[in-house]
Formats: sequence, C-alpha cells, structure tokens
Amino acid sequence: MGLEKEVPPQPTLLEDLLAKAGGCAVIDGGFATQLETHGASINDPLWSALCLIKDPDLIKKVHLEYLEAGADIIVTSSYQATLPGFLSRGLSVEEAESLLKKSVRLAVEARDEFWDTVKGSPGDEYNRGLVAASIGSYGAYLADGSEYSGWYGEDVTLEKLKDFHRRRLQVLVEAGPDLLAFETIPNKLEAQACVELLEEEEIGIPSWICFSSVDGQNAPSGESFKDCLDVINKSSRVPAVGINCAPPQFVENLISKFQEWTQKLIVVYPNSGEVWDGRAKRWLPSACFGDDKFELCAKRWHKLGASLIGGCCRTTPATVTGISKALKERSS
Ligand SMILES: C[S+](C)CC[C@H](N)C(=O)O
Ligand SMILES: N[C@@H](CCS)C(=O)O
Ligand SMILES: [Zn+2]
Repeated sequence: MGLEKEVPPQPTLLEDLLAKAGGCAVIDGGFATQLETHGASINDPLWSALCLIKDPDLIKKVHLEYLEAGADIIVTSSYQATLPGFLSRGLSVEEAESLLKKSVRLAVEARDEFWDTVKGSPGDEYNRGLVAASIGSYGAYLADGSEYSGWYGEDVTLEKLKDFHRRRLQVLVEAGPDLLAFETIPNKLEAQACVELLEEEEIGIPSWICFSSVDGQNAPSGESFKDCLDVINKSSRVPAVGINCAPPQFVENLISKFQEWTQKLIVVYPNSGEVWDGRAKRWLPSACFGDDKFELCAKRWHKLGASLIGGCCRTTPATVTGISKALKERSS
C-alpha cells in the first residue's frame, strides 16, 4: 500500500472571496430599514421577518439593490425570524421552518440572478456574492431592545440560549447558505452559546459573531470584549468576529482593541449612528455618518485591520456604493 498523499485544505468560499476582493470584502447595508424605505411596515414583534410572510418579493428586491451597490456578501432576512416568533402568530412548525428556508432561498436566488447578469462583464467590477444567513440575538427575538442592553434576566441560562438557537440554526444551515452571521450579540453568555452550538451541531460552514456596543468600549452587558473574545478564540468554526449595529464613531477604537485580543478576521458593519429606542420602536436622531464619511472611514477601517466592512441599520445601498468604491480604489 502506497503512502496516502496529503491533500492540502481547500480555501473556503470566504477565503476565496477575500483573496479576490484584495483582502477586504464588502457586506451589504441595513436590511430591515431599507425594506422600510420601500414602504414596508415592520413595526411588529417580527420586525423585518414580517416581510417573509407579507412581501417576499421586496426582500429579493432589496438583496438585488445591495448586490448592484457592490456588496460581496448579502445577509438574509432571518434576523428576527424565529420558530417561537412565528408560532406565536399561529403558524405551524412546518410553515415556520419553511419561512426560515425561504429567507435563504430568496438571497441565493438574488445572488444567482445577479451573478448571471454581471459575470464576465467588462471591467470585472463584481465578485460572485456570498449569502450569510442572519441569526439575530435572543434579544432581537424578545423585541424589547435587549440586544442593546445585554440584560436577559436571571432565568436565561446557557442551555436556554442554546435551545433557543438550535433548531433555527439547523434549518438555516439545511437551506444552504455560504456563511452564518450571528448579529448584535450583547453578552458573553450568548457568544458562548453560539460557539458551543456550532461545535455540538458540527456546523461545516464558516460563521462570524458580531456584538453590538453602546459605550464603544464593552459589550452592552458591560462585560469586556476581551472576555467575550476569549470564548470565541477557542473555536475553529468562527473565522471572523466584530461589531454590528453600533454607532460608526466607535468602530476605529474597537478595531484596534479587537486586534489586540484576537487573531481572527475582523468584521465591522455599524449603523448610521442613529439610536434605537426599544420602547418607542423608533430611531432617534444622533450623530450620524453620511455616505461620504462611510466612504472615507472604510479605507481607514481596512488599514486598521478590518477584513469585512459594511453597514447596518439606516445605512442604504448608497452607503454600500461608497464603501465598495473606497475599497475597490484601494485595490486597483
Ligand atoms: C436591531 S433593532 C433596531 C431590531 C428591532 C428590535 N429587535 C425590535 O423588535 O424592537
Ligand atoms: N441584518 C439585520 C441586522 C439588524 S441589526 C438588518 O440589517 O436588518
Ligand atoms: Zn442594525
């Protein structure tokens, strides 16, 4: 018997995209808030997931807008789509699972249709996009603003958080996304639940885990990001960590800090700077970044060490056009 030849590991789709994108890929912008721009009414406990029931065509349209704007990665509409959330609206388990799958299918269809029209076009402006299945935090499901406080109450244990996330994670993965995007994680316990679940379920696609932040220093729970990252650093299933839906003013400092505390890729997609009032369910005006500021900052964030850059709530396709332009100029 001859010696087994060692097969070198194949680059993942994410590694491949990063190489093609010159080391920094563009993530899309605010999804739910762009649905609202088109008139969707999502002031509802299901928030953007309501559109999976009411207006799936609009979901696909928004994905296409972000691809057109230059997003290399589009994030699915499943942020606040959960089994208990759908069941509480009278849907059956089968219907709820089918809506979760639909969130991935709509993004995959948009990506495939867009790629069919642009691949091989002169100028080589676009990369084949990747689909990241959004997994919003437990706080997002609670719909009480706790993704920005990190306070879930005494009775929320590690096991309870894993139970909450497990079936949705399985269903989303079965639907065939390229990546998983854990979004607005506000505390260490939930980061640990995500890491343990990925291991227990032997998830084979890469994930990023992003935290929200309300003070620019710590996780919303007040726990240090160093402690939160220590939990994630142990996992080989999470190649990227970062920040989403925090004000853009916090990003520069947080990239530098994350660089000290992790070897993983750093992902940043801040919101516009407006602040979510979880009780009144509206965005309060605050120090905002315009699209031109995002364009300037994208270059700087990449120089500081971010490898995945986009926008979150209240950013738009125009924001992503700016980010994409900035990052593509850099690599040309
Ligand atoms: C990222 S926040 C603006 C999402 C909405 C929140 N989970 C709610 O339902 O109020
Ligand atoms: N992917 C979600 C995140 C909300 S914080 C969205 O953009 O709507
Ligand atoms: Zn957001």
